[in-house]
Amino acid sequence: MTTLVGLVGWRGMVGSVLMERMTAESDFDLIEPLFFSTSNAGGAAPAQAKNEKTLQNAFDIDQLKRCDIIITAQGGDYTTEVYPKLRAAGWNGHWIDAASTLRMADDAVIILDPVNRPVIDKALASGGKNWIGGNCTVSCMLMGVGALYKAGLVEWMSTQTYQAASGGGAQHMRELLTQYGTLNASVKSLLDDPKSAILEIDRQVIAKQRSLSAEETANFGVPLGGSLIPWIDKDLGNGQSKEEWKGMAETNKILGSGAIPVDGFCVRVGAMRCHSQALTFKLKKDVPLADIEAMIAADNAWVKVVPNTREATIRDLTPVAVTGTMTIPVGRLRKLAMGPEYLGAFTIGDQLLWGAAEPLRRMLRILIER
Ligand SMILES: NC(=O)C1=CN([C@@H]2O[C@H](COP(=O)(O)OP(=O)(O)OC[C@H]3O[C@@H](n4cnc5c(N)ncnc54)[C@H](OP(=O)(O)O)[C@@H]3O)[C@@H](O)[C@H]2O)C=CC1
Ligand SMILES: N[C@@H](CC(=O)OP(=O)(O)O)C(=O)O
Repeated sequence: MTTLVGLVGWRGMVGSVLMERMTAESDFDLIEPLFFSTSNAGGAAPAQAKNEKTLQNAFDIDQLKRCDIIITAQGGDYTTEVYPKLRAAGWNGHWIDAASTLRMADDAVIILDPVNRPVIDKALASGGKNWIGGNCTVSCMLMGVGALYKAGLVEWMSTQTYQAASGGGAQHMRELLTQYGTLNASVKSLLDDPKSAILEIDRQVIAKQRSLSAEETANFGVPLGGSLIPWIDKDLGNGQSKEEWKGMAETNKILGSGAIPVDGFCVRVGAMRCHSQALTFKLKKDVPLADIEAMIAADNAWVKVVPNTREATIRDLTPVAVTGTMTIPVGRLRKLAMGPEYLGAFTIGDQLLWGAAEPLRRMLRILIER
């Protein structure tokens, strides 16, 4: 019998990337999809629908209960509202979720199978049913440098992130681009004149940035175009942002490891949908750089070691090069001045692919192919 898979959140930004990937990988050939909506129940399901061509109400527990597997990218509020009711109603299916709500629950596994397939398999063997996608920054980082953790080489790691607007959602991407446009328009005539003074352009740009309306900064709260914001997610009250807290909590949970210290600063920058990170490792021992490069390169099919040269770096290690691809480049690999156990690296990932959608569809495949 074909597995009935409920899809919730399929038309959102993460959901649309998920649909594209599932279509590209022919996942729909293996399942009977049942599409849900929070806003358009009774409407037409997307082209991937087979027998069930009408959108179901995403709050209808009886319809949800029909599914063997539910995969949701609808968001944390939806999970908070629906998941407990569904389990309370006796549903015993598999719940695959992009939202962070259930991530740290004892009965949930953070899924990133190229990195933690043994953790997933162990949970499956003991009846696990909750499979939650990790934080995008953490997932992209581990896809790149997971080999060092698997080899037990990491004493600690510090991260400095450069996170894209997409991490906040579609409206944040629009706001960033609108701000860039506004800034450009404010100095267009000066830019068109090659003899105009750059400091006058700069003066007018900063004046415009500082006078953007509340509407023009509604999503980020402050200007991001031509600036950066060194705080992402909630304030935990101890000097750390929630995004920074996730670095250590989720890395260790994904790996099923002890408490390897991971900490640093998470910064929003004016990139569109790729999260970049500069990493500093303290390794447990001095390992030759060539061995480290080989280890990272051999870890999975998507990681790519970028030679630590200017030419290769500016060509292959940028959000522009990586966006829309499954490749996770790792470059700038070098031993740091602090000593031979200190390793520097820089890595980038498309936060809507490996950072959100891809681990979900891969978990679906694991479930239906076992
Ligand atoms: N953005 C990110 O980087 C990441 C997000 N996540 C998780 O995924 C969740 C969803 O994020 P994201 O995809 O960015 O959210 P979106 O806002 O793009 O989509 C969420 C839902 O909003 C509804 N919606 C309302 N208006 C529109 C519209 N004009 N176009 C499309 N959908 C619309 C849809 O529900 P309906 O069809 O029922 O109306 C859709 O499923 C997040 O809350 C988070 O939990 C996880 C990792 C990364
Ligand atoms: N917080 C991430 C995006 C995200 O959705 O993260 P999480 O899945 O951990 O809530 C960012 O803003 O870049």
